Amino acid sequence: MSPRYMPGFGNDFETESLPGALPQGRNSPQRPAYGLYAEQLSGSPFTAPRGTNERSWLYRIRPSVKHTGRFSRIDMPFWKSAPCLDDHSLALGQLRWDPVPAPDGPTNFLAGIRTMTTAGDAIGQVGMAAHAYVFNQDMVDDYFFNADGEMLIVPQDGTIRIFTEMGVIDVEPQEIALLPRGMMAKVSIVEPGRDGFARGYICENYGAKFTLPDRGPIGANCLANPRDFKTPVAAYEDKETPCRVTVKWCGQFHVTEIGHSPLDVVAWHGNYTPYKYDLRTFSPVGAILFDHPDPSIFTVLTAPTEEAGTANVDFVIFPPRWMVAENTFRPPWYHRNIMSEFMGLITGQYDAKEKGFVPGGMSLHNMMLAHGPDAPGFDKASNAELKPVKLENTMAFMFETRFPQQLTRYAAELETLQDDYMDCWNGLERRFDGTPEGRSS
Ligand SMILES: O=C(O)Cc1cc(O)ccc1O
Ligand SMILES: [Fe+2]
Repeated sequence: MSPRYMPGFGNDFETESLPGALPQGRNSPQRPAYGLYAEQLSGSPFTAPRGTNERSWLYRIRPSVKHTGRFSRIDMPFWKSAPCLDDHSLALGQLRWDPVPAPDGPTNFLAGIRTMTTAGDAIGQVGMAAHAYVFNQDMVDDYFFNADGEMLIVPQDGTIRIFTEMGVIDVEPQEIALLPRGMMAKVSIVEPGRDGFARGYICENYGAKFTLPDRGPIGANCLANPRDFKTPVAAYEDKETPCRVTVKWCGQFHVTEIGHSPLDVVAWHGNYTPYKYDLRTFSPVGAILFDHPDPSIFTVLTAPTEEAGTANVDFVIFPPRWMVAENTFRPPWYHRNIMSEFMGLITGQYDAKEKGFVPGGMSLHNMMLAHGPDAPGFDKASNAELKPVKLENTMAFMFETRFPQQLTRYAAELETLQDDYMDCWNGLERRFDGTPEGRSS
């Protein structure tokens, strides 16, 4: 059965899967209906200002203290946390990868997470990590929560189901899902990708929560509209089988065994919730006469820092759109940036790269490292007839952070790292010859 959702971003939602399970007019009655336990989950300090204060009240079969027991440390060799200054020998440079290889044998979502870069400091609650995921096995009696940050999940191939404490989210390529910090969940496959694996990307955000960017002079509409964010209705498992809970906490992993499912929330209300969003509902705003705006115009979600306008991480997309600018070099300009750009391609082709950036692939253009269109892309855009053109069949994204991104050893040694990426700019010849026209290429 398809999950059901409620529209809105950051609303005060309420939902119950049994009639009367949700107390009205109070949070903590002496004896909640159905013998449920009342519990608060806080996503912000109790005293956060009203605009950023987030908490939900959960009414559950057992309180969460029963969902963990004694912990033992385990190793998750591919999931790294910042700071992770791995000593590997790769020199500084612009980097690009083909999709990560599928693992051998059955692998679930947690074991299928491969960290590509880390930035900031997970314990200091600043920065982020960029991961790829590739898995082929459902989490059945396996559950997890991540205390280190929220997880923005970007499927690239295959549809996955995220069964969270607060309800079920199905998410397919061109949609994203957000799992809040600390929220219990398990992940399974609804429809595998082309090679039998579910694939995608994750931004693990250690900092302040993702929120909608202000629109400034754009006004009250366009970009990501709040009603297109969908939060699941309450759903629960009532299951008494041996279960395993994995916890990511300060960059370390711990497991605990319990005798029942921790996804036992029958009703809830509040504004600290998971959600999904369809990137195809993003209404892009762009240049309608000339020039190429900064990519921030395509920000879907931003995780701010205390410094105004300086994001811990922005989630930016490059969706299908009309290109109409006159007398303009229409693809991204050549540039260097104080922020660090990790990119992925969900489908199609990206307009700055004619070749080599493939769906499921990744690129990293780190702090102040120059980049821009490859030579064939430059040639094409410099000579194109500038009639209105629709960029179709494309969906790229960027995790852009104020912190330099450190490569993991896994990423540096990955067999799909393209050692010839920098050659994509080889054909950019000198065109200056002292005449106003320049040398034509
Ligand atoms: O580097 C990239 O391809 C991402 C990007 C796109 C764009 O349109 C402007 C700047 C930018 O960093
Ligand atoms: Fe860039």
